[in-house]
Amino acid sequence: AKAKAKVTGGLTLESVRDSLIRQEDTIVFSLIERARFPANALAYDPSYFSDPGSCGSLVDFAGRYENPEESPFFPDNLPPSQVPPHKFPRLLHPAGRSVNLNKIIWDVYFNKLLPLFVAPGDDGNYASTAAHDLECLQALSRRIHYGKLVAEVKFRGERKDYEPAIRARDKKTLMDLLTDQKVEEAVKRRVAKKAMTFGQEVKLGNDTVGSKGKYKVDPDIVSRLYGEWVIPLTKDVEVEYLLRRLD
Ligand SMILES: C=C(O[C@@H]1C=C(C(=O)O)C=C[C@H]1O)C(=O)O
Repeated sequence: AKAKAKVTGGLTLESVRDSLIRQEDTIVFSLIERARFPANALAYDPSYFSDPGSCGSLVDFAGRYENPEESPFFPDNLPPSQVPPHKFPRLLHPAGRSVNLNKIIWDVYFNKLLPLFVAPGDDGNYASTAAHDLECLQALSRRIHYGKLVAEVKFRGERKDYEPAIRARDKKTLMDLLTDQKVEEAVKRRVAKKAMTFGQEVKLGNDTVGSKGKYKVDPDIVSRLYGEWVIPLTKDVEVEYLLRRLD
């Protein structure tokens, strides 16, 4: 697929990608913050945090009122918004706005990602652990659902190519059209570099001994999280959005 920065209602593929690049900082920092704590499996154990009148584990409970504005993890229990709506959703096609992969993101985060970047063990710090998990989840969710905006820009720029594939419900062709392998490779390399930069021990003077190769979160793991889950899920959001684009 072409990666031309066509102007579409003031939006360009370039400006959307700039936002994704900036969001990498938030994601890498949130992973670093969570990695300060070990696995703390009890934080996710519903029987350990049984509270009469509530159900679910600490993260389920916390997630119920610490809702992200963008794509809620618990859409049925949303408190009223305290802030005026962000202008981002108005750029989207109405039928595609509701695409929400948070159930999958939630499962992938706890079952696949988390075990890769936290140490095993338990330090009892369950409330902080759950709070940092939610920060990671919200940052990841925002990034992945940004795929809607990416898809909208691509659709407007290459409508002739996308329309037949959307009408044919042809996910494979849509996936091929929206995929840009070179950009994906650059993303994976850049997040690894950010993990090295943000996650290094910063020392004063010329005391550099022992800091080499020791990062707060493993750069290769961060790259892998992106390559295996974050990017594929972003593309799933793009495809789901496009399938609704002509509704
Ligand atoms: C988000 C985009 O669409 C796809 C997904 C990418 C990603 O998740 O980083 C990168 C390139 C594309 O394959 C994009 O083109 O920028």
